[in-house]
Amino acid sequence: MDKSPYIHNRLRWHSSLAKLTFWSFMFLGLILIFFFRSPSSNPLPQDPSRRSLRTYNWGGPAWEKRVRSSARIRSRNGISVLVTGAAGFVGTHVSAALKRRGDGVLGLDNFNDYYDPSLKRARQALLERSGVFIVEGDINDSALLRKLFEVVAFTHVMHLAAQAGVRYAMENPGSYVHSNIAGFVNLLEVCKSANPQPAIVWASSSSVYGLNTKVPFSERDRTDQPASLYAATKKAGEEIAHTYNHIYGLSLTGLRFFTVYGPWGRPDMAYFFFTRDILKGKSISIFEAANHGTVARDFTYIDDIVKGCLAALDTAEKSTGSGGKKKGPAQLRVFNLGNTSPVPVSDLVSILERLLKVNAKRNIMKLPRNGDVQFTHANISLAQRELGYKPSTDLQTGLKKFVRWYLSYYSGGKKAAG
Ligand SMILES: O=C(O)[C@H]1O[C@H](OP(=O)(O)OP(=O)(O)OC[C@H]2O[C@@H](n3ccc(=O)[nH]c3=O)[C@H](O)[C@@H]2O)[C@H](O)[C@@H](O)[C@@H]1O
Repeated sequence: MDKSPYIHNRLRWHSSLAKLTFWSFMFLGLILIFFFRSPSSNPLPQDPSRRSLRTYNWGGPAWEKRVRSSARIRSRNGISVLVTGAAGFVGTHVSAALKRRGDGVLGLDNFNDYYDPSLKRARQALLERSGVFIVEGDINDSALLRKLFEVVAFTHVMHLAAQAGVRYAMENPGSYVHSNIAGFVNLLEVCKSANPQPAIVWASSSSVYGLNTKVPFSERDRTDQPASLYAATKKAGEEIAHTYNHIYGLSLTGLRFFTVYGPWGRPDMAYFFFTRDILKGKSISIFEAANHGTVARDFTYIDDIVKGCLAALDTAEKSTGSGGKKKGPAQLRVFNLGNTSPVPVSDLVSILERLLKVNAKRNIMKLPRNGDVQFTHANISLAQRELGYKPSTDLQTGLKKFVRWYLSYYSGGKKAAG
């Protein structure tokens, strides 16, 4: 049977329509598969740099009341301080010390799991007992920060929230950029627009001295050869501080901490996990430099650091800008807060052995090329002159206090040291 051209054309048309529909569905299917498998659509990403992007509950009259009450000044000439990273090691000690003096203190912390969050919760409980409320949130959350400044006219910000640790930067570089750079800029953006602008004191690091060999390290020395991304982000912070001081008149003081240790410390630091591993009978790695060179740190006890932080807050001049506009030059400072007596890591281990009454299983290793520098040593004459800073705790005494705390905190195996 002959097909008419009309029927022939219709058949062709139908078959192309079927093909078009088929390929459209295939295409749509591929897009959907791609969309659902793409990491950006995953609400619970595995990348720890995004841990803190989870949402937090804040706001409401009861919450605002707690914020106001925690930040209320209770002494003459007191200050009201927003402490970021308040559930951290230094943050907890500084918050408690400010509260004891009668200053208003409000904490902010994202309680991330870089190390055992239950230790952060225990520090939070400690602060709560002394009347310090820690708001759960991230320094990258502008809406939250603006809200806090709306509720309280903070005179000062003690900015201690950061991604710490030198070696972890090779595992998770994004978290350093997220907290130490993006988070810091976000905080400064909110501070510059606040009215009145607060004075800001923040944690830099001894690691900015990087591969320098001239000792002791002075604030005047070069800081352009960092050995880790961590150090590079702290150095970036110092430059960012300069910019916000220059453009907006924010009063900014950076404190270069030297290997801070003590009770309620950080489990990712060597003195802490050496203690845990020595007690467990596990071997510990002690780094040494080329040709059996000594690796040493200017270990600084937490109470000395707290005194330095409070002195920095007390001597901070007011920011000069308002409503995002600079009115005149403002204070910009950087100080070393160290102990001025470096101790070899192997001596640190010997002290721990004596205090714990257990011999360590020492595994001497070549200093890995993962961000560690061979030694640190602070020149503190500037902090001595301007802040009256005078560290008074030697490593032996400080570790004794740490070990006493450690044994009581982890006593009876009730809590397992991370
Ligand atoms: O001073 C600072 O700015 C820095 O101090 C510490 O960094 P670090 O001095 O490297 O402290 P630890 O990680 O506790 O290391 C202490 C010493 O033990 C050594 N170490 C570390 C780990 C290990 O397994 N074995 C070992 O011998 C390190 O090389 C270093 O000399 C903190 O972790 C940083 O957050 C801080 O910014």
